[in-house]
Amino acid sequence: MAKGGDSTGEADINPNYEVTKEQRRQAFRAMLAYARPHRLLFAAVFFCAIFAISADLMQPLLVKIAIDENVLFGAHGIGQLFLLGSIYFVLAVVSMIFTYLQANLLQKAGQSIVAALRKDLFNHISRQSMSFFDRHPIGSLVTNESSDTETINQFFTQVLLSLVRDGLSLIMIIGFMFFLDVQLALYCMILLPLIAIIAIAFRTMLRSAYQRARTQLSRLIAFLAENLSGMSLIQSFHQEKEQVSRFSRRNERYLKESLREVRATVIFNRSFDILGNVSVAVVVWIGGIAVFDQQIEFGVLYAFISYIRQFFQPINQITQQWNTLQSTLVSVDRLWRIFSEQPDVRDPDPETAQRGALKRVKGKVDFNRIRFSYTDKTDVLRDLELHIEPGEFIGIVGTTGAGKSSLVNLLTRFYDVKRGSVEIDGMDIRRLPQKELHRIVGLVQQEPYLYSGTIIDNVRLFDESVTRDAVIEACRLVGAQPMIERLPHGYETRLSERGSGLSAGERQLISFARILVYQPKILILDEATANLDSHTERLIQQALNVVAEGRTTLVIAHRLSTVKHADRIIVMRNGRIEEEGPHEHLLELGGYYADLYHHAFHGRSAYEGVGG
Ligand SMILES: Nc1ncnc2c1ncn2[C@@H]1O[C@H](COP(=O)(O)OP(=O)(O)OP(=O)(O)O)[C@@H](O)[C@H]1O
Repeated sequence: MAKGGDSTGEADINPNYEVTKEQRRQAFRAMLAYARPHRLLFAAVFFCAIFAISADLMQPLLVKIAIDENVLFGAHGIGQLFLLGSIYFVLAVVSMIFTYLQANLLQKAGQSIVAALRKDLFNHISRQSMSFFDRHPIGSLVTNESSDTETINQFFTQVLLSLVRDGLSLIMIIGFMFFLDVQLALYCMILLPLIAIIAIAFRTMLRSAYQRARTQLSRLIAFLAENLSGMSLIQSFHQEKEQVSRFSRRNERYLKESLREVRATVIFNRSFDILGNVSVAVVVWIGGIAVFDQQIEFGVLYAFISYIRQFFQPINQITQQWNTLQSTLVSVDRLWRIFSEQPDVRDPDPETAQRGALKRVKGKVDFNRIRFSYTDKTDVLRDLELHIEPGEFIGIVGTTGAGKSSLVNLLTRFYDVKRGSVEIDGMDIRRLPQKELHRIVGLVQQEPYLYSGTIIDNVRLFDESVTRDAVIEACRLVGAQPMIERLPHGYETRLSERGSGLSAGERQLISFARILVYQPKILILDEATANLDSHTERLIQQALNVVAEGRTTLVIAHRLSTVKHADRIIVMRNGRIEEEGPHEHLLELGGYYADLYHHAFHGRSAYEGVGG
């Protein structure tokens, strides 16, 4: 059986792996392609931002007019002051409305982009071959689907917004300053190099603090994902304390790095505040002298002070997006790596594909001198030759790691052979569309996977075209009906994730019913290794006889009793077929199978040396 998903995932989700500039550019381009369908929305956001900012920035100008033309000289009287006040109020309302619209439209665009991205990613992952899941631990794929896509949402809703809104504000503030007084504006521009120096100095610090925190978070998530799925094992070995302390260590490392990151951000922000206050003081000083010398009006000084205060806000906002931009780069890289993976097992070219096999297939199976390995290093199956007639019942036995699951995995094309071929009715399975192949070959896994949903949903795998009656009939035939009727809501009982409310035997019965619903011509059964009580074992055996009827059946047996009556038993050892034949014949041979059999039935467990 495939043994993927057991690494910690740290290597995979560590954001520090190398990515070339060209790869990053391609990845970014691919991501921006998701924004293209929403360009009208982005254009609307842009205009809303212009209106909102203009309304905001006009307010100090109004106050300047009020001070210079009314308050100081008493000209135009109360009437104009009232008018200016009203315009001020209208501008505030306009700014609020456009800011609201801008935020809404942007969220709509961002969320739509991410919804599309998530869907494509899920679709892409579901099309991958099993080797993909060997390489990518589940924890890291969950991170890809959830937080990486969310980070990209933040890129569109925060980083892009900030670049547009704050960039525009900055340009407009500078414009207004020069409009009011060129000399004072030039003095203020001296600040720009200072700001640049602070930003560059902190950039490196923030980036490394950010990356360290993110690496620790990824490790924490991977650890959590792995432990939650293996909780029963942890509890049965009483490893809770050890795992809690390992978790605490990771948690503390993450806490430490996050605090460091927060400290760096706070220092950075406060430096900007200090710079802002010093600038105000300088403007008051230089501007105050200019007012005394009557070179500028007092209102101009007031407006300048307002603008210089506002000047730092957008700069601060833009630089604060640095972290989000960093995480976007990491997320884009990771998503791009996943998107650029192609399934190892692919469908045949439409011209060479064998179609329509489903209707006429009889169920003959040939493994022709196959060689197979998961990694290129060691062969798991070597020059294996096996020919199975339609309707034959084949038992596969052998020690653990002998290659039994690997052999049947080749028939479902979870993996492809490295050499030789697997044929069904004389057709190389690589020439069959996978959709058709999976209707021809049905699989009941060692631990049948059940989804959260009703019993009905689980038998028909959410396929509405299969009627409720067909599901009930299938359950009746495999003998699952009494067990289902005992459940609180019968066929409508909702199973929890992985069917944890059912016993191993009950889960197997449900997966047998699936087989009857889908009627594959070839059936593979990886027998559960769990100890079943004799009643359940009998139920399973009867159900197996029902589903095997009229099908070519391959059963990986961990209990020799399951395959004692098989037409032929294949005994595997070290990736090869050691012996084959019916039970009696193999016993007479007095070889490896006979040894296994005697071990199993003379005081020792039937599993030992036989399969699990
Ligand atoms: N996904 C995988 N990646 C790498 N090696 C694997 C993978 N799955 C199995 N192997 C290796 O291939 C060999 C054959 O494994 P396989 O699962 O086919 O044996 P098996 O006879 O079915 O054993 P068991 O009865 O324990 O399930 C073993 O050495 C195993 O470690």
